[in-house]
Amino acid sequence: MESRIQRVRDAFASGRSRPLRFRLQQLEALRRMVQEREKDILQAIGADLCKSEFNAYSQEVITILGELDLVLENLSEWVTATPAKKNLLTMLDEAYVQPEPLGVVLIIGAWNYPFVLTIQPLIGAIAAGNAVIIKPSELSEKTAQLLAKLLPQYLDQELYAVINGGIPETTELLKQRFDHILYTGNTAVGRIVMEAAAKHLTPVTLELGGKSPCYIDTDCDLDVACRRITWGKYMNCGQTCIAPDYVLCEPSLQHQIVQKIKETVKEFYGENIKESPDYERIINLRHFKRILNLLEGQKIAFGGETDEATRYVAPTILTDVDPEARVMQEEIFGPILPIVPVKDADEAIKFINSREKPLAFYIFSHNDKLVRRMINSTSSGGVTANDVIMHFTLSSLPFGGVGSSGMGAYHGKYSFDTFSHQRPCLLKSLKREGANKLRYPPNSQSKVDWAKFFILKRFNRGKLGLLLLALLGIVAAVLLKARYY
Ligand SMILES: NC(=O)C1=CN([C@@H]2O[C@H](COP(=O)(O)OP(=O)(O)OC[C@H]3O[C@@H](n4cnc5c(N)ncnc54)[C@H](O)[C@@H]3O)[C@@H](O)[C@H]2O)C=CC1
Ligand SMILES: CCCCCCCCCC(=O)O
Repeated sequence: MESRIQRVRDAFASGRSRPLRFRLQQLEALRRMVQEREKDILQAIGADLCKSEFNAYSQEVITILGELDLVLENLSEWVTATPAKKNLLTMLDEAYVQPEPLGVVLIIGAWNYPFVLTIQPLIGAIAAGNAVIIKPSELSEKTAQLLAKLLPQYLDQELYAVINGGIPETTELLKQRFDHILYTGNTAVGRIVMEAAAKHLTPVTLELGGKSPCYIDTDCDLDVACRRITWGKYMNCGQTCIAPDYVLCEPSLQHQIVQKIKETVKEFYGENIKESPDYERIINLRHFKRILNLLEGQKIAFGGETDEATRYVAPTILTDVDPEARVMQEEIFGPILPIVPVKDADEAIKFINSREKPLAFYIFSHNDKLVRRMINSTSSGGVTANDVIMHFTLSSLPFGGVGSSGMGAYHGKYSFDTFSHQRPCLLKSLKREGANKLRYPPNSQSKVDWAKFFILKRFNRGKLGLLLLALLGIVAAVLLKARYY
Protein backbone atom coordinates (compact mmCIF):
# COMPACT_ATOMS: atom_id res chain seq x y z
CA MET A 1 0.00 0.00 0.00
CA GLU A 2 2.75 2.48 0.96
CA SER A 3 4.71 1.97 -2.24
CA ARG A 4 1.51 2.41 -4.26
CA ILE A 5 0.85 5.73 -2.58
CA GLN A 6 4.48 6.79 -2.86
CA ARG A 7 4.25 6.34 -6.64
CA VAL A 8 1.26 8.66 -6.67
CA ARG A 9 3.14 11.14 -4.47
CA ASP A 10 6.15 10.99 -6.81
CA ALA A 11 3.86 11.62 -9.77
CA PHE A 12 2.44 14.70 -8.04
CA ALA A 13 5.97 15.89 -7.22
CA SER A 14 6.78 15.79 -10.95
CA GLY A 15 4.41 18.77 -11.33
CA ARG A 16 2.62 17.03 -14.21
CA SER A 17 -0.86 17.48 -12.69
CA ARG A 18 -0.58 21.27 -12.33
CA PRO A 19 -0.72 22.80 -15.85
CA LEU A 20 -4.24 23.87 -16.82
CA ARG A 21 -3.92 22.15 -20.19
CA PHE A 22 -3.18 18.82 -18.49
CA ARG A 23 -6.12 19.15 -16.10
CA LEU A 24 -8.48 19.91 -18.98
CA GLN A 25 -7.14 16.93 -20.94
CA GLN A 26 -7.77 14.60 -17.99
CA LEU A 27 -11.29 15.94 -17.48
CA GLU A 28 -12.05 15.63 -21.19
CA ALA A 29 -10.78 12.04 -21.03
CA LEU A 30 -13.09 11.41 -18.07
CA ARG A 31 -16.02 12.76 -20.05
CA ARG A 32 -15.02 10.49 -22.96
CA MET A 33 -14.96 7.54 -20.55
CA VAL A 34 -18.48 8.28 -19.33
CA GLN A 35 -19.75 8.65 -22.91
CA GLU A 36 -17.94 5.69 -24.45
CA ARG A 37 -18.53 3.29 -21.55
CA GLU A 38 -22.04 4.43 -20.60
CA LYS A 39 -23.55 0.99 -21.05
CA ASP A 40 -20.96 -0.66 -18.78
CA ILE A 41 -21.47 2.03 -16.16
CA LEU A 42 -25.27 1.70 -16.21
CA GLN A 43 -25.01 -2.10 -16.02
CA ALA A 44 -22.62 -1.98 -13.05
CA ILE A 45 -24.82 0.46 -11.11
CA GLY A 46 -27.84 -1.60 -12.09
CA ALA A 47 -26.27 -4.83 -10.83
CA ASP A 48 -25.26 -3.25 -7.53
CA LEU A 49 -28.59 -1.64 -6.74
CA CYS A 50 -31.12 -3.53 -8.89
CA LYS A 51 -31.51 -0.24 -10.75
CA SER A 52 -32.91 0.32 -14.23
CA GLU A 53 -30.63 1.91 -16.79
CA PHE A 54 -32.97 4.90 -16.97
CA ASN A 55 -32.70 5.49 -13.22
CA ALA A 56 -28.94 4.89 -13.19
CA TYR A 57 -28.58 7.45 -15.97
CA SER A 58 -30.91 10.10 -14.55
CA GLN A 59 -29.67 9.77 -10.96
CA GLU A 60 -25.93 9.38 -11.58
CA VAL A 61 -24.52 9.70 -15.10
CA ILE A 62 -26.35 12.91 -15.95
CA THR A 63 -25.00 14.56 -12.78
CA ILE A 64 -21.42 13.68 -13.75
CA LEU A 65 -21.76 14.91 -17.34
CA GLY A 66 -23.26 18.18 -16.07
CA GLU A 67 -20.43 18.63 -13.57
CA LEU A 68 -17.78 17.93 -16.22
CA ASP A 69 -19.32 20.47 -18.61
CA LEU A 70 -19.40 23.11 -15.85
CA VAL A 71 -15.78 22.52 -14.79
CA LEU A 72 -14.40 22.39 -18.35
CA GLU A 73 -16.16 25.66 -19.09
CA ASN A 74 -14.96 27.53 -16.01
CA LEU A 75 -11.64 25.99 -14.96
CA SER A 76 -9.44 28.54 -16.77
CA GLU A 77 -11.11 31.27 -14.67
CA TRP A 78 -10.97 29.31 -11.42
CA VAL A 79 -7.21 28.71 -11.66
CA THR A 80 -6.45 32.39 -12.31
CA ALA A 81 -4.99 34.40 -9.43
CA THR A 82 -7.37 36.95 -7.85
CA PRO A 83 -5.88 40.44 -7.23
CA ALA A 84 -6.11 41.50 -3.56
CA LYS A 85 -6.98 44.96 -2.17
CA LYS A 86 -3.94 46.89 -0.89
CA ASN A 87 -3.20 49.62 1.67
CA LEU A 88 -0.81 52.59 1.65
CA LEU A 89 2.12 50.39 2.66
CA THR A 90 1.65 47.99 -0.27
CA MET A 91 0.21 50.43 -2.79
CA LEU A 92 3.11 49.94 -5.20
CA ASP A 93 3.40 46.15 -4.69
CA GLU A 94 1.55 43.22 -6.30
CA ALA A 95 -0.92 41.36 -4.05
CA TYR A 96 -3.01 38.39 -5.14
CA VAL A 97 -4.45 35.01 -4.07
CA GLN A 98 -3.30 32.02 -6.09
CA PRO A 99 -5.24 28.71 -5.84
CA GLU A 100 -2.79 25.82 -5.76
CA PRO A 101 -3.25 22.06 -5.50
CA LEU A 102 -3.02 20.47 -2.04
CA GLY A 103 -1.08 17.42 -3.21
CA VAL A 104 -2.24 13.79 -2.92
CA VAL A 105 -5.90 13.52 -1.88
CA LEU A 106 -7.93 10.48 -0.85
CA ILE A 107 -11.55 10.02 -1.95
CA ILE A 108 -13.58 7.34 -0.14
CA GLY A 109 -16.90 6.64 -1.83
CA ALA A 110 -20.20 5.21 -0.63
CA TRP A 111 -22.35 2.47 -2.18
CA ASN A 112 -25.75 4.07 -2.52
CA TYR A 113 -24.87 6.20 -5.55
CA PRO A 114 -21.54 4.48 -6.21
CA PHE A 115 -20.67 6.30 -9.43
CA VAL A 116 -21.63 9.91 -8.71
CA LEU A 117 -20.38 9.89 -5.10
CA THR A 118 -16.92 8.78 -6.25
CA ILE A 119 -16.52 10.55 -9.57
CA GLN A 120 -17.98 13.96 -8.60
CA PRO A 121 -15.30 14.52 -5.92
CA LEU A 122 -12.68 13.14 -8.35
CA ILE A 123 -13.62 15.83 -10.89
CA GLY A 124 -12.96 18.55 -8.31
CA ALA A 125 -9.67 17.00 -7.22
CA ILE A 126 -8.36 16.76 -10.80
CA ALA A 127 -9.60 20.28 -11.60
CA ALA A 128 -7.62 21.64 -8.65
CA GLY A 129 -4.42 19.93 -9.91
CA ASN A 130 -4.09 17.17 -7.31
CA ALA A 131 -3.07 13.53 -7.55
CA VAL A 132 -5.85 11.25 -6.27
CA ILE A 133 -6.29 7.88 -4.56
CA ILE A 134 -9.84 6.64 -5.13
CA LYS A 135 -11.38 4.06 -2.76
CA PRO A 136 -14.86 3.09 -3.96
CA SER A 137 -17.22 1.32 -1.57
CA GLU A 138 -16.83 -2.44 -1.57
CA LEU A 139 -20.59 -2.83 -1.05
CA SER A 140 -21.25 -1.67 -4.61
CA GLU A 141 -18.71 -4.13 -5.92
CA LYS A 142 -19.58 -4.10 -9.64
CA THR A 143 -19.16 -0.34 -9.84
CA ALA A 144 -15.97 -0.55 -7.77
CA GLN A 145 -14.52 -3.17 -10.12
CA LEU A 146 -15.54 -1.17 -13.20
CA LEU A 147 -13.90 2.01 -11.88
CA ALA A 148 -10.69 0.07 -11.20
CA LYS A 149 -10.79 -1.15 -14.81
CA LEU A 150 -11.85 2.01 -16.64
CA LEU A 151 -10.11 4.89 -14.87
CA PRO A 152 -6.57 3.66 -15.71
CA GLN A 153 -7.65 3.26 -19.35
CA TYR A 154 -8.61 6.92 -19.63
CA LEU A 155 -6.66 8.84 -16.96
CA ASP A 156 -2.98 9.23 -16.06
CA GLN A 157 -2.34 5.93 -14.28
CA GLU A 158 0.32 7.25 -11.91
CA LEU A 159 -1.54 10.36 -10.76
CA TYR A 160 -4.98 8.77 -10.26
CA ALA A 161 -5.03 5.33 -8.63
CA VAL A 162 -8.04 3.20 -7.69
CA ILE A 163 -7.54 1.07 -4.57
CA ASN A 164 -10.40 -1.36 -4.00
CA GLY A 165 -11.12 -3.19 -0.77
CA GLY A 166 -13.20 -3.24 2.35
CA ILE A 167 -12.64 -2.16 5.91
CA PRO A 168 -9.12 -3.68 6.29
CA GLU A 169 -7.87 -1.99 3.14
CA THR A 170 -9.52 1.31 4.05
CA THR A 171 -8.06 1.09 7.54
CA GLU A 172 -4.59 0.54 6.03
CA LEU A 173 -5.12 3.47 3.68
CA LEU A 174 -6.11 5.75 6.55
CA LYS A 175 -2.73 5.12 8.22
CA GLN A 176 -1.04 6.88 5.29
CA ARG A 177 -0.56 10.60 5.06
CA PHE A 178 -2.73 12.53 2.61
CA ASP A 179 -3.11 16.22 1.88
CA HIS A 180 -6.90 16.03 2.04
CA ILE A 181 -9.50 13.29 2.53
CA LEU A 182 -13.07 13.46 1.25
CA TYR A 183 -15.14 10.69 2.83
CA THR A 184 -18.75 9.89 1.99
CA GLY A 185 -20.53 7.49 4.30
CA ASN A 186 -21.97 7.08 7.75
CA THR A 187 -21.21 9.29 10.70
CA ALA A 188 -19.57 6.53 12.76
CA VAL A 189 -16.98 5.90 10.04
CA GLY A 190 -16.67 9.64 9.60
CA ARG A 191 -15.26 9.78 13.12
CA ILE A 192 -12.78 7.02 12.28
CA VAL A 193 -11.64 8.91 9.20
CA MET A 194 -11.25 12.18 11.10
CA GLU A 195 -9.30 10.49 13.90
CA ALA A 196 -6.91 8.91 11.41
CA ALA A 197 -6.53 12.19 9.52
CA ALA A 198 -5.77 14.08 12.74
CA LYS A 199 -2.53 12.09 13.16
CA HIS A 200 -1.22 13.75 10.00
CA LEU A 201 -3.07 17.06 10.42
CA THR A 202 -4.87 16.18 7.19
CA PRO A 203 -7.94 18.32 6.46
CA VAL A 204 -11.12 16.37 5.80
CA THR A 205 -14.41 16.84 4.02
CA LEU A 206 -16.97 14.53 5.61
CA GLU A 207 -20.16 13.88 3.65
CA LEU A 208 -22.12 12.02 6.30
CA GLY A 209 -25.71 11.12 7.05
CA GLY A 210 -28.45 11.97 9.45
CA LYS A 211 -32.23 12.11 9.89
CA SER A 212 -33.51 14.78 7.50
CA PRO A 213 -36.84 16.18 8.73
CA CYS A 214 -39.70 17.14 6.39
CA TYR A 215 -42.28 19.54 7.83
CA ILE A 216 -45.66 19.68 6.07
CA ASP A 217 -47.71 22.79 6.89
CA THR A 218 -51.51 22.83 6.92
CA ASP A 219 -51.33 25.71 4.40
CA CYS A 220 -49.93 23.62 1.56
CA ASP A 221 -50.88 21.83 -1.65
CA LEU A 222 -50.86 18.35 -0.17
CA ASP A 223 -51.16 16.59 -3.54
CA VAL A 224 -47.99 18.23 -4.85
CA ALA A 225 -46.15 17.88 -1.54
CA CYS A 226 -46.94 14.16 -1.30
CA ARG A 227 -45.90 13.51 -4.91
CA ARG A 228 -42.53 15.15 -4.37
CA ILE A 229 -41.98 13.45 -1.01
CA THR A 230 -42.90 10.07 -2.53
CA TRP A 231 -40.36 10.61 -5.34
CA GLY A 232 -37.51 11.57 -3.00
CA LYS A 233 -38.27 9.09 -0.25
CA TYR A 234 -38.66 5.89 -2.28
CA MET A 235 -36.08 6.64 -4.98
CA ASN A 236 -33.18 4.16 -4.71
CA CYS A 237 -35.37 2.23 -2.21
CA GLY A 238 -34.93 5.04 0.32
CA GLN A 239 -31.12 4.70 0.26
CA THR A 240 -30.42 8.36 -0.29
CA CYS A 241 -28.53 10.42 2.28
CA ILE A 242 -30.74 13.48 1.70
CA ALA A 243 -34.03 11.60 1.47
CA PRO A 244 -36.73 12.96 3.81
CA ASP A 245 -36.16 10.64 6.77
CA TYR A 246 -39.40 11.47 8.64
CA VAL A 247 -42.41 13.78 8.39
CA LEU A 248 -43.53 16.30 11.01
CA CYS A 249 -47.12 17.58 10.64
CA GLU A 250 -50.26 18.37 12.62
CA PRO A 251 -52.24 15.21 13.54
CA SER A 252 -55.12 16.27 11.28
CA LEU A 253 -52.94 15.86 8.17
CA GLN A 254 -51.68 12.33 8.81
CA HIS A 255 -54.53 10.43 7.18
CA GLN A 256 -54.54 12.59 4.05
CA ILE A 257 -50.76 12.29 3.71
CA VAL A 258 -50.97 8.50 3.91
CA GLN A 259 -53.73 8.41 1.31
CA LYS A 260 -51.99 10.76 -1.11
CA ILE A 261 -48.64 9.00 -0.84
CA LYS A 262 -50.40 5.67 -1.30
CA GLU A 263 -52.03 6.95 -4.53
CA THR A 264 -48.73 8.37 -5.76
CA VAL A 265 -46.86 5.11 -5.07
CA LYS A 266 -49.44 3.32 -7.18
CA GLU A 267 -49.07 5.89 -9.97
CA PHE A 268 -45.25 5.67 -9.87
CA TYR A 269 -44.74 1.93 -9.37
CA GLY A 270 -48.05 0.33 -10.44
CA GLU A 271 -50.20 -2.25 -8.66
CA ASN A 272 -47.34 -4.72 -8.21
CA ILE A 273 -44.46 -2.64 -6.93
CA LYS A 274 -42.08 -5.63 -6.88
CA GLU A 275 -42.44 -5.86 -10.64
CA SER A 276 -41.70 -2.19 -11.23
CA PRO A 277 -38.33 -1.58 -13.01
CA ASP A 278 -38.24 1.78 -11.24
CA TYR A 279 -38.27 0.38 -7.71
CA GLU A 280 -34.87 -0.71 -6.39
CA ARG A 281 -33.80 -3.08 -3.61
CA ILE A 282 -31.84 -2.86 -0.34
CA ILE A 283 -28.09 -3.18 -0.92
CA ASN A 284 -27.44 -6.22 1.30
CA LEU A 285 -28.88 -8.52 3.95
CA ARG A 286 -27.32 -6.59 6.82
CA HIS A 287 -29.09 -3.36 5.84
CA PHE A 288 -32.28 -5.35 4.98
CA LYS A 289 -32.45 -6.82 8.50
CA ARG A 290 -31.57 -3.48 10.09
CA ILE A 291 -34.49 -1.86 8.30
CA LEU A 292 -36.87 -4.69 9.24
CA ASN A 293 -36.02 -4.17 12.91
CA LEU A 294 -37.17 -0.56 12.62
CA LEU A 295 -40.70 -1.76 11.85
CA GLU A 296 -41.06 -3.60 15.14
CA GLY A 297 -43.90 -2.28 17.29
CA GLN A 298 -44.85 0.38 14.75
CA LYS A 299 -48.30 1.22 13.36
CA ILE A 300 -47.97 0.46 9.63
CA ALA A 301 -50.48 2.66 7.81
CA PHE A 302 -49.25 1.60 4.36
CA GLY A 303 -46.79 -0.97 2.96
CA GLY A 304 -44.69 -3.10 5.29
CA GLU A 305 -44.37 -6.03 2.86
CA THR A 306 -40.84 -7.49 2.65
CA ASP A 307 -39.06 -10.33 0.86
CA GLU A 308 -35.68 -11.39 2.23
CA ALA A 309 -34.77 -13.43 -0.83
CA THR A 310 -34.76 -10.33 -3.03
CA ARG A 311 -34.12 -7.82 -0.21
CA TYR A 312 -37.39 -6.13 -1.12
CA VAL A 313 -38.98 -3.65 1.30
CA ALA A 314 -42.23 -2.05 0.12
CA PRO A 315 -42.75 1.71 0.30
CA THR A 316 -43.95 2.00 3.88
CA ILE A 317 -45.56 4.70 6.05
CA LEU A 318 -45.77 4.63 9.84
CA THR A 319 -48.20 6.91 11.72
CA ASP A 320 -48.36 8.32 15.25
CA VAL A 321 -44.71 7.45 15.69
CA ASP A 322 -43.24 7.94 19.16
CA PRO A 323 -40.16 10.22 18.96
CA GLU A 324 -38.42 7.77 21.32
CA ALA A 325 -39.06 4.80 19.01
CA ARG A 326 -36.00 3.09 17.51
CA VAL A 327 -37.04 4.19 14.00
CA MET A 328 -36.56 7.78 15.20
CA GLN A 329 -33.15 7.15 16.77
CA GLU A 330 -31.09 6.21 13.72
CA GLU A 331 -30.96 7.21 10.05
CA ILE A 332 -33.49 4.97 8.29
CA PHE A 333 -31.73 4.82 4.94
CA GLY A 334 -34.60 2.73 3.60
CA PRO A 335 -38.18 3.06 2.26
CA ILE A 336 -39.87 3.65 5.63
CA LEU A 337 -41.51 7.04 6.27
CA PRO A 338 -42.46 7.70 9.91
CA ILE A 339 -44.97 10.48 10.57
CA VAL A 340 -44.45 12.21 13.91
CA PRO A 341 -47.45 14.44 14.81
CA VAL A 342 -46.62 17.89 16.22
CA LYS A 343 -48.91 20.70 17.37
CA ASP A 344 -47.55 23.35 15.00
CA ALA A 345 -44.46 24.75 13.30
CA ASP A 346 -43.01 25.95 16.60
CA GLU A 347 -43.15 22.48 18.06
CA ALA A 348 -41.57 21.16 14.85
CA ILE A 349 -38.72 23.66 15.22
CA LYS A 350 -38.17 22.60 18.82
CA PHE A 351 -38.23 18.93 17.80
CA ILE A 352 -35.65 19.49 15.05
CA ASN A 353 -33.36 21.62 17.23
CA SER A 354 -33.42 19.06 20.03
CA ARG A 355 -31.68 16.51 17.74
CA GLU A 356 -28.41 16.27 15.79
CA LYS A 357 -28.10 18.70 12.88
CA PRO A 358 -29.48 16.89 9.81
CA LEU A 359 -27.95 16.74 6.33
CA ALA A 360 -31.09 18.26 4.79
CA PHE A 361 -34.27 19.99 5.91
CA TYR A 362 -37.52 20.19 3.94
CA ILE A 363 -40.54 22.45 4.46
CA PHE A 364 -43.77 22.33 2.45
CA SER A 365 -45.95 25.44 2.76
CA HIS A 366 -47.59 28.20 0.70
CA ASN A 367 -46.57 30.55 3.50
CA ASP A 368 -43.24 32.03 2.42
CA LYS A 369 -42.81 33.78 5.78
CA LEU A 370 -43.18 30.49 7.60
CA VAL A 371 -40.71 28.80 5.25
CA ARG A 372 -38.11 31.47 5.94
CA ARG A 373 -38.82 31.47 9.67
CA MET A 374 -38.30 27.70 9.87
CA ILE A 375 -35.09 27.92 7.86
CA ASN A 376 -33.81 30.73 10.06
CA SER A 377 -34.78 28.92 13.26
CA THR A 378 -33.02 25.62 12.47
CA SER A 379 -29.72 24.37 11.07
CA SER A 380 -29.00 21.67 8.50
CA GLY A 381 -26.46 20.80 5.81
CA GLY A 382 -28.84 22.09 3.15
CA VAL A 383 -32.47 23.02 2.54
CA THR A 384 -35.05 22.60 -0.20
CA ALA A 385 -38.45 24.25 0.33
CA ASN A 386 -41.54 22.74 -1.32
CA ASP A 387 -39.52 19.89 -2.77
CA VAL A 388 -36.93 17.35 -1.66
CA ILE A 389 -33.37 16.46 -2.75
CA MET A 390 -33.19 19.08 -5.51
CA HIS A 391 -30.56 21.29 -3.81
CA PHE A 392 -28.14 18.42 -4.59
CA THR A 393 -28.59 19.02 -8.31
CA LEU A 394 -27.61 22.71 -8.38
CA SER A 395 -23.81 22.94 -8.67
CA SER A 396 -23.88 26.60 -7.64
CA LEU A 397 -24.92 25.42 -4.15
CA PRO A 398 -22.28 23.90 -1.86
CA PHE A 399 -23.31 20.36 -0.89
CA GLY A 400 -22.33 19.17 2.57
CA GLY A 401 -23.34 18.62 6.15
CA VAL A 402 -23.07 20.43 9.46
CA GLY A 403 -22.47 19.03 12.95
CA SER A 404 -22.87 15.26 12.92
CA SER A 405 -24.09 15.28 9.30
CA GLY A 406 -20.66 16.36 8.11
CA MET A 407 -18.19 19.17 7.46
CA GLY A 408 -16.96 20.90 4.34
CA ALA A 409 -18.75 20.90 1.02
CA TYR A 410 -18.28 20.22 -2.67
CA HIS A 411 -19.97 20.37 -6.10
CA GLY A 412 -18.96 22.79 -8.85
CA LYS A 413 -16.56 25.57 -7.84
CA TYR A 414 -16.90 24.43 -4.23
CA SER A 415 -15.13 21.18 -5.17
CA PHE A 416 -12.29 23.16 -6.75
CA ASP A 417 -11.99 25.29 -3.60
CA THR A 418 -12.14 22.24 -1.31
CA PHE A 419 -9.19 20.66 -3.10
CA SER A 420 -7.16 23.90 -3.39
CA HIS A 421 -4.98 25.93 -1.07
CA GLN A 422 -5.78 29.63 -1.49
CA ARG A 423 -2.20 30.98 -1.35
CA PRO A 424 -1.77 34.71 -0.47
CA CYS A 425 1.08 36.30 -2.45
CA LEU A 426 2.67 39.74 -1.97
CA LEU A 427 5.40 40.67 -4.46
CA LYS A 428 7.51 43.64 -3.40
CA SER A 429 10.51 45.42 -4.94
CA LEU A 430 13.96 45.88 -3.44
CA LYS A 431 13.54 49.60 -4.15
CA ARG A 432 11.86 52.16 -1.84
CA GLU A 433 13.82 50.92 1.20
CA GLY A 434 13.21 54.32 2.76
CA ALA A 435 9.67 53.48 3.75
CA ASN A 436 10.87 50.44 5.68
CA LYS A 437 12.72 52.62 8.18
CA LEU A 438 9.32 53.03 9.72
CA ARG A 439 9.23 49.45 10.97
CA TYR A 440 12.91 49.01 11.87
CA PRO A 441 14.14 49.67 15.43
CA PRO A 442 14.64 51.95 17.23
CA ASN A 443 10.90 52.59 17.46
CA SER A 444 9.42 55.95 18.49
CA GLN A 445 6.11 57.74 18.89
CA SER A 446 6.48 59.41 15.48
CA LYS A 447 7.04 56.02 13.86
CA VAL A 448 3.92 54.72 15.57
CA ASP A 449 1.99 57.75 14.32
CA TRP A 450 3.21 57.13 10.77
CA ALA A 451 2.26 53.47 11.09
CA LYS A 452 -1.25 54.43 12.15
CA PHE A 453 -1.54 56.69 9.13
CA PHE A 454 -0.29 54.10 6.69
CA ILE A 455 -2.15 51.10 8.06
CA LEU A 456 -5.30 52.42 9.65
CA LYS A 457 -6.15 55.10 7.09
CA ARG A 458 -9.16 54.08 5.00
CA PHE A 459 -9.97 55.66 1.63
CA ASN A 460 -13.18 55.43 -0.36
CA ARG A 461 -13.15 52.67 -2.93
CA GLY A 462 -13.59 55.03 -5.93
CA LYS A 463 -10.90 55.89 -8.49
CA LEU A 464 -10.28 59.24 -6.74
CA GLY A 465 -9.65 57.41 -3.50
CA LEU A 466 -7.12 55.15 -5.18
CA LEU A 467 -5.38 58.09 -6.88
CA LEU A 468 -5.20 59.95 -3.58
CA LEU A 469 -3.86 56.78 -1.95
CA ALA A 470 -1.13 56.45 -4.59
CA LEU A 471 -0.14 60.14 -4.33
CA LEU A 472 -0.05 59.97 -0.55
CA GLY A 473 2.05 56.83 -0.75
CA ILE A 474 4.65 58.58 -2.91
CA VAL A 475 4.66 61.75 -0.79
CA ALA A 476 4.96 59.74 2.40
CA ALA A 477 7.85 57.68 0.96
CA VAL A 478 9.69 60.88 0.02
CA LEU A 479 9.06 62.42 3.47
CA LEU A 480 10.14 59.26 5.25
CA LYS A 481 13.32 59.05 3.19
CA ALA A 482 14.11 62.66 4.04
CA ARG A 483 13.25 62.15 7.74
CA TYR A 484 15.10 58.92 8.41
CA TYR A 485 18.02 58.92 5.98
N1 LIG B 1 -23.43 13.18 2.65
C1 LIG B 1 -23.48 12.46 1.55
O1 LIG B 1 -23.24 12.92 0.44
C2 LIG B 1 -23.83 11.03 1.63
C3 LIG B 1 -23.89 10.38 2.84
N2 LIG B 1 -24.19 9.05 2.87
C4 LIG B 1 -24.31 8.39 4.14
O2 LIG B 1 -23.55 7.18 4.12
C5 LIG B 1 -24.23 6.19 4.89
C6 LIG B 1 -24.43 4.99 4.02
O3 LIG B 1 -23.23 4.68 3.51
P1 LIG B 1 -22.32 3.58 4.26
O4 LIG B 1 -23.16 2.38 4.59
O5 LIG B 1 -21.57 4.22 5.36
O6 LIG B 1 -21.33 3.27 3.16
P2 LIG B 1 -20.21 2.16 3.19
O7 LIG B 1 -20.55 1.08 4.14
O8 LIG B 1 -20.00 1.88 1.77
O9 LIG B 1 -18.93 2.94 3.80
C7 LIG B 1 -18.45 4.04 3.10
C8 LIG B 1 -16.96 3.82 2.92
O10 LIG B 1 -16.33 3.74 4.20
C9 LIG B 1 -15.53 2.56 4.28
N3 LIG B 1 -15.67 2.02 5.62
C10 LIG B 1 -16.77 1.43 6.12
N4 LIG B 1 -16.54 1.07 7.40
C11 LIG B 1 -15.27 1.44 7.70
C12 LIG B 1 -14.42 1.35 8.85
N5 LIG B 1 -14.86 0.78 10.00
N6 LIG B 1 -13.16 1.84 8.78
C13 LIG B 1 -12.72 2.42 7.64
N7 LIG B 1 -13.45 2.54 6.52
C14 LIG B 1 -14.71 2.06 6.55
C15 LIG B 1 -16.06 1.60 3.24
O11 LIG B 1 -15.00 0.80 2.74
C16 LIG B 1 -16.61 2.54 2.17
O12 LIG B 1 -15.61 2.85 1.21
C17 LIG B 1 -25.54 6.78 5.32
O13 LIG B 1 -25.41 7.26 6.63
C18 LIG B 1 -25.72 7.94 4.35
O14 LIG B 1 -26.48 8.97 4.92
C19 LIG B 1 -24.44 8.32 1.73
C20 LIG B 1 -24.41 8.98 0.52
C21 LIG B 1 -24.13 10.37 0.38
C1 LIG C 1 -32.60 14.29 -9.87
C2 LIG C 1 -31.70 13.16 -9.43
C3 LIG C 1 -31.13 13.37 -8.07
C4 LIG C 1 -30.17 12.27 -7.65
C5 LIG C 1 -29.84 12.39 -6.20
C6 LIG C 1 -28.54 11.75 -5.83
C7 LIG C 1 -28.24 12.01 -4.37
C8 LIG C 1 -26.88 11.49 -3.99
C9 LIG C 1 -26.47 11.79 -2.58
C10 LIG C 1 -27.35 11.13 -1.56
O1 LIG C 1 -27.15 9.93 -1.24
O2 LIG C 1 -28.23 11.82 -1.08
